Amino acid sequence: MRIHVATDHAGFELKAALVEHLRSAGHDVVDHGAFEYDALDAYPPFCFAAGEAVAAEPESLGIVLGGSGNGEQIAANKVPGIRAALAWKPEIAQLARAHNDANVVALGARQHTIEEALAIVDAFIAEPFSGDVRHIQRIEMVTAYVEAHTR
Ligand SMILES: O=C(CO)[C@H](O)[C@H](O)COP(=O)(O)O
Repeated sequence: MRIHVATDHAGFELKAALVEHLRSAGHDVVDHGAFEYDALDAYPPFCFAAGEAVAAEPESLGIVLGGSGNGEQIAANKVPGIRAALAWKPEIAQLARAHNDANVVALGARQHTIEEALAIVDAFIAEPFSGDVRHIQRIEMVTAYVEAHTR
C-alpha cells in the first residue's frame, strides 16, 4: 500500500522507525518530511503535503506525527478529502478506519514508545472501512457540511 508520512521535529525519531517498519512490511512509503531535525520547524506544511498526496491517491493512507498529534490532525483535516483521526491506542485506530473511513492517522510521538506507536499504525493500516450504511451516511453528512460551507 502507498503510505504518505509526515512529521515535525517532535516525531522525527519515530518517523525514521516508522518508515523502516512500513518498508520492511512491503509498503510503498512516501516521506513528506521533515527531512532534518530542526527544533523550530512547524508541522503544518508537512501535514498539508501528506494530506494532499493522500487526497490525490484515494487508495493510499497517511500518517502524521507530532508531539501530541493534535495540531497534525487539525492541519491534515484542512485538506479537502482528508479524514484524519488522532489515535492513541490500536482500538481507536481500528475504529477510525472501520467507522470513520479515516484516510490519515495522527499520532503523538511524545505519548508512546516506538513499539506502541508502531502497533497503533499497524492496526490502522490493517483495518478496512466497514462500509456499513450508517457510517457512510454520517460521513456523507460531514462531507455535505464542508461542501456547503466552503467558499
Ligand atoms: O504536537 C504538536 C502540535 O500539536 C507539535 O509537535 C508540538 O506542539 C511541538 O512542540 P515544541 O515546539 O514545544 O517542540
